[in-house]
Amino acid sequence: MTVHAIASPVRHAGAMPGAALPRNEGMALDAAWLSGTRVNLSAAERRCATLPGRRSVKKDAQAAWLLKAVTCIDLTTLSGDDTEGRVRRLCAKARNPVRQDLLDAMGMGERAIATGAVCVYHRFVAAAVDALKGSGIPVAAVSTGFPAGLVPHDVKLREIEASVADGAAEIDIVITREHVLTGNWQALFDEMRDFRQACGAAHVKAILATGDLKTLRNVAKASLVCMMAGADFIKTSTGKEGVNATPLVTLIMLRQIRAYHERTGFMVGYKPAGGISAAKDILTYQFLMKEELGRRWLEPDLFRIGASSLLADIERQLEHHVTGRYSAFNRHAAG
Ligand SMILES: O=C[C@H](O)COP(=O)(O)O
Repeated sequence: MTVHAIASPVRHAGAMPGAALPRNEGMALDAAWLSGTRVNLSAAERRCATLPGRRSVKKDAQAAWLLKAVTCIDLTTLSGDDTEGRVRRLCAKARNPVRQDLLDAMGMGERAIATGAVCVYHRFVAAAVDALKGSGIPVAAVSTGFPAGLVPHDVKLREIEASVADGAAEIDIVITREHVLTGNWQALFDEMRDFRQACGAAHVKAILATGDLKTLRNVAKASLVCMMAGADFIKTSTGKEGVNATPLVTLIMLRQIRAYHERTGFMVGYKPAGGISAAKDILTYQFLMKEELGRRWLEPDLFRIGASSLLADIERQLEHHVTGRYSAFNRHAAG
């Protein structure tokens, strides 16, 4: 069987290919745009309800989509009991996320497939950078008092700078939810601008923590403000909120990315994160990306998936695709 990658070629993971796309420079805060932002909830729900069955792909096509998803995973460990040893094992998995015999069987043995990034707390950035040396796989650091984001502003900036100094190429910041809940868009814009500046050349992903924002209208406005302030990516969740990534919230955020692109010409990336652990679920997100934003947004410089356990299920599905059998989860220990 031969799987034709839906991307050609499958990009070896590496720093965001900034050369290909101009970075989002942001714009002035546009209050009129924000106040005119509305969400049609029933239309959005209807749109999402059509997704699961309608566009299911099977067999070789499904394997190709799943392999593509692997290259977009920010392989993550964000636990209180993380250790350097765990992070180094995760980095080894990021270099070789799919077993070679499975890739060979799919005719993909020659492709250099790796995950999009490895995502860790600041403490482990230096170890991850060391473990990934020579691979081109970037290290992403969660920052700014992740997950609650309630440490002092200057401490947040120092945390960003420390992770960049240790070699993080991507910084996943958390916004101050209170700014959204009180409608203080100027404060959200200002903090996001500061975060972007502290990141320097490192790309910044703005985690909205959508499960904390109460309304989809707030999600839409927070998405716009973060993009206006220069976010390279907008990301749903920390993985620690009561509700994390969902197709509905994804639809709302993608529509803002589309509107921002139409207005400014900048292409901002999207990262669903938290609770995404089943291969079939990631197909839904990929279809949404393609249908709402277009084919270009399926590449790792514009699409990342924040997940700690998705890779194990993708590998399991690929094994089933190749052998016709499912293996136990404990055969795919990492990721
Ligand atoms: O950003 C990534 C998330 O924290 C991962 O969440 P998860 O452990 O539910 O996959």
